Amino acid sequence: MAAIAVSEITRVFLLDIEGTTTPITFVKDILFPYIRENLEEYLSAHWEEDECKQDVHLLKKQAEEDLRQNKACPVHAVDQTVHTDEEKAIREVVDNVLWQMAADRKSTALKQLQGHMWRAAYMTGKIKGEVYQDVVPAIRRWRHHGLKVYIYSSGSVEAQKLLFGYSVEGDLLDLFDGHFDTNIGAKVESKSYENIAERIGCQPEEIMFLTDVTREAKAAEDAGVNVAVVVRPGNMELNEEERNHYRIITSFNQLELSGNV
Ligand SMILES: CSCCC(=O)C(=O)COP(=O)(O)O
Ligand SMILES: [Mg+2]
Repeated sequence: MAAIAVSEITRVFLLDIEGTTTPITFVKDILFPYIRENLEEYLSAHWEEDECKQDVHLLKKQAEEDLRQNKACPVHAVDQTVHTDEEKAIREVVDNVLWQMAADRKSTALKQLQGHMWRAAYMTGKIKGEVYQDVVPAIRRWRHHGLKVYIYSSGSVEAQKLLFGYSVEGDLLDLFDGHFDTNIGAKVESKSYENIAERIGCQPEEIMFLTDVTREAKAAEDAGVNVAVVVRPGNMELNEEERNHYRIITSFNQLELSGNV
């Protein structure tokens, strides 16, 4: 397990979740099936509540945007106001959400609804957030050295806080200085990393971003952020060019600090 030197100017670790702190299988085999299995019942139970109305409104806006961009989705779907038949309207939202999930879309609208649905599952102990065993000790070490640690995930900030707040290792929220989701911008866009640096109050070069997705790594790199690509069991395979280009780790323990902060 080769050590990777973390640049001396690094002040901040920015961490992806799925495939980096947390197994992809937790998201694909536990979180996402929970949504598919409970979606219709959840919408029926909460349809008249403000939070649910806002979620449906956001989905409708996203569907309109998809229509403008000619994406082949069930877009006629999610207008709460034009349907008198509530069951039909709910069915159409279900179709839209399932379509987005089948395409593994990271839209803010989808992620917001998912976060709200997972809340009850975490709070009742039905679901506990999984975290790789090297993650918590490494973050504690970094914090001990005075580094700041932030999360940047496509999952909504609320969903992130649930995952770490109700984790298999207990409440881990104290480990983080803050959370970012796609409200700051998409993870595959360079500008998002500039926005994050500005929000934290540091230079992009002072951030080290850990992710399993090379499109995200490239966007961060283009913004001047340091990156390492995380290879975990079940993550997407890297091609030869990616393996040659990126610093690669299989565990956070490989990251070696020297003289940081
Ligand atoms: C943190 S909530 C569950 C994960 C999720 O919905 C997701 O899209 C994960 O994306 P990431 O950016 O963490 O790879
Ligand atoms: Mg990821």
